[in-house]
Order: sequence, then structure tokens, then C-alpha cells
Amino acid sequence: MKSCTTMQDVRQEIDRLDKQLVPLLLERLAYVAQAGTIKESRDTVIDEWRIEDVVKKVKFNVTSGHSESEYIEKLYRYLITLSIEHEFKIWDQHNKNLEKRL
Ligand SMILES: C=C(O[C@@H]1C=C(C(=O)O)C=C[C@H]1O)C(=O)O
Repeated sequence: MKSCTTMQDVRQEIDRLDKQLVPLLLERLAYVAQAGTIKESRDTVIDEWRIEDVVKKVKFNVTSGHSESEYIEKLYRYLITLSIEHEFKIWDQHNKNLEKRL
């Protein structure tokens, strides 16, 4: 990691990372959308077991302190909440289309 001495440096690095993060987040969301077309029951869109599994795995990759681990947990819980919102929209749309075809 680069050590910065000016705010311009800091913001340049944050902008650089955001450029990498956004496509990755969108790729993750596209997989979540696929889950919305694979799951047969609306009741399985929220899978508490899997939520805890994801949070546990991402926290395992945090080698720095407690504060950073807490940051990742909060971020992921919020990310998953947004993912679930999106998955419900996809599930509803997909299953409305399936109904129409019957
Ligand atoms: C994608 C899934 O659906 C939801 C979204 C999750 C996620 O964003 O990682 C995790 C659990 C689910 O409630 C899944 O069940 O794996």
C-alpha cells in the first residue's frame, strides 16, 4: 500500500480502488440475480445460514484489527441486505414471467 502525504494522493488512491471495486460489486450482484432465477421458492431468497456463512468467510480474511473486522461485517451485512432486495425483484419478475407462460 502506498503511503500518502497529501489529500490529493489519498483521493487518487481511493478513486483508483473504486474503479476496481464497482465492476466487482456489479459482477457479484449479477450472480445474486441468477440466484433469483434459480431459487424455486420465494421463502428461500433470504437464507440465514448462507448470510452467516458469507459473513464468517469474509471476516476470516481480515488480518488487521477488531475495528477493521467490524467494518467488514457491517459492510457485508448491508451489502447482503441490498442484494436480497435486488434478488426479490428478480425472483418476482422471473416468476411472473413463468406464470404468464403457463
Ligand atoms: C445469493 C443468495 O441469496 C441471498 C444473498 C446473499 C449474498 O448476497 O451473498 C446471501 C444469502 C441470501 O439470502 C444465496 O442464498 O446464496
